[in-house]
Parts: sequence; structure tokens; C-alpha cells
Amino acid sequence: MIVIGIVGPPAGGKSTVARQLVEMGAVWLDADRLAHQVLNQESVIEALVGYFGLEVLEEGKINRKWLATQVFGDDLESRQRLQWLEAVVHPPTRLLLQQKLIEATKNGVPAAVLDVPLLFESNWDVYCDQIWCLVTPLQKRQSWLHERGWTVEELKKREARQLPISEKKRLSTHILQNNGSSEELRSQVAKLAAKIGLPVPNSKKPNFSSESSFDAYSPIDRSPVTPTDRNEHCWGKRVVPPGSHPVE
Ligand SMILES: CC(C)(COP(=O)(O)OP(=O)(O)OC[C@H]1O[C@@H](n2cnc3c(N)ncnc32)[C@H](O)[C@@H]1O)[C@@H](O)C(=O)NCCC(=O)NCCS
Ligand SMILES: Nc1ncnc2c1ncn2[C@@H]1O[C@H](COP(=O)(O)OP(=O)(O)OP(=O)(O)O)[C@@H](O)[C@H]1O
Repeated sequence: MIVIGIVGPPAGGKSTVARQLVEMGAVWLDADRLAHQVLNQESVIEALVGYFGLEVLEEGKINRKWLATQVFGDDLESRQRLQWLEAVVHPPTRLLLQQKLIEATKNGVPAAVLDVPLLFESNWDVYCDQIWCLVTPLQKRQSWLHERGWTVEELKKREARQLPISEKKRLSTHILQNNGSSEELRSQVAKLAAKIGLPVPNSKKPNFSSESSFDAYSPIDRSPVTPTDRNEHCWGKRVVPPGSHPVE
């Protein structure tokens, strides 16, 4: 099984690429979704109420929209709150992600896609054979934002808490330019997928939601890919190739 990490700026198209790879037989591991599951755990809710007060709750659940206003900011207090939140949420999220990776390996899927926004920041890159970095202009992301109800300011605040895109590019093995349609993005994804032996469908397949793709694997082809020099050591430290990376 080959492990592909997807990175990029917030709202840069990581999930879109993951969905496209699911259509090509990969399994999608969505760290945001797993972190949301962790936020539903009783012990985590108790810890958050202890730290943030009852305001963090809405109808007994963590109010993520409110919490985002408390942790994404440039001031010292916000940064300390984010650090605290990550220290609570990341370890159980890591455990869930590890379990899902092991499950995918056992199921013999050809590829697992790690859709982890903080892939480098949380050292998840060590699990990856390849890392694909999306380069997506702010203007494009702005035009897609309305779907998730964020303002540009919210987007920028989150981005400021992540590794700069220049660093993400430098540390990645492939770069995808997401500055056109999703079909244009798909053709870049298909090219890279073909290189690692994933079955690329000719026609457009229906979209898989994170919900449905998370535990269910694509029915297209479950046979393992031919081993390449990079996919034989899924659990070893990935070696970052020297120099800059060609635009794919
Ligand atoms: C603050 C929370 C409640 C806001 O929830 P919300 O539903 O608004 O956002 P969601 O979780 O879907 O994240 C959307 C995007 O925000 C950005 N983002 C989320 N957490 C972080 C973070 N700790 N640092 C920088 N950017 C982040 C990412 O680009 C992510 O894809 C939530 O993001 C959270 O609990 N974050 C801390 C846990 C974490 O680091 N998650 C990232 C994956 S491990
Ligand atoms: N090339 C594209 N053409 C049109 N819409 C796009 C394109 N790429 C992404 N989008 C849209 O932009 C929005 C953000 O994309 P997506 O959710 O894939 O980003 P993301 O990187 O996973 O975001 P985050 O990690 O911050 O949650 C979505 O509504 C998606 O449909």
C-alpha cells in the first residue's frame, strides 16, 4: 500500500483531491473528521469545559464555530489556547488515524490518502511515501469560501497558524496547481495516480462524501499496486529529495 499525504492551504482542495483518489481505489483518511470525532468524546468535552467554560458547549456538544474564534488569532492568548487544544485533541486523533492506516493495510487497498492539514507540523509526513502539495491562489479559495461560511479573515487566521506554503512545497514530493476547474485538478491527480499504478477511471464517477468513503473502500480495484521504490517502507522516515520540485 502506498501512503499519499495531501497538504496545501486551508480550503485549497485537499478533500477534493482525496475524493478523486477514492474514485481511483484509494481510501481517504480525513484528519479533520477524526478530530471532530475526538471533540465528541466525553473526557475531551469535560476537559474543554474545564478550560473554556460552559460557553464552549451548544446543546451539549462542542461549539466548533465559537471555539474557532477563541483559538485562531495572532495574539498570545489565542496562540496559547490553540496550543492547549492541540495538546488535548492531537494524541487521540493520531491514535484513530493509526488504527485507520492499519485497517487499510490489512484490507489490501492500493493506496491510503492522508488528508491531514497539519501533516508536517504534527510529523505525519513520516508515514507518507509521497506528499502532494496543492498550490491554490487566495483569490480562488475566496471564491469557494461561501460554501463553508468562512470569511476571508477566518481563512487567513487559520493559514497563519500553519507552516507557510513555501515550506510545504519544499518538503513535498509533488506539486499540484489548483488554479482552474476541478476537472483540471482531476487530470493532474490522474497523471500522478497512473504513475503509482492506481486504476484511473475514464469517465467521471459520482462524488464520494467523506462519510461514505471513510470506512468503505472503492469498488474499482482492490489489488495492491506494483511495488515502487517509495512504497516499500510505509512506516520509515520519508526522504525529502533535494532541490525544488517540478510543477506537475
Ligand atoms: C478549532 C476547531 C474546533 C474549528 O472547527 P471547524 O469545524 O471550524 O474547522 P475544521 O476542524 O473543519 O478545520 C478546517 C480547517 O481549519 C484549519 N485548522 C484546523 N485546526 C487547525 C490548527 N490546529 N492549526 C491550523 N489550522 C487548523 C485546517 O486547514 C482545517 O482543514 C477545530 O479545527 C479543531 O478542533 N482544531 C484543533 C485540532 C486540529 O489541529 N485539527 C486539525 C487536524 S488534526
Ligand atoms: N478546482 C476547483 N474548482 C472548483 N471548486 C473547488 C476546486 N478545488 C476546491 N474547490 C472547492 O473549494 C472548497 C474547498 O475545497 P476542499 O474542501 O477540497 O479544501 P480542503 O483543502 O480540504 O479544505 P480544509 O482542509 O481547509 O478543510 C470546496 O467547496 C471545494 O468543492
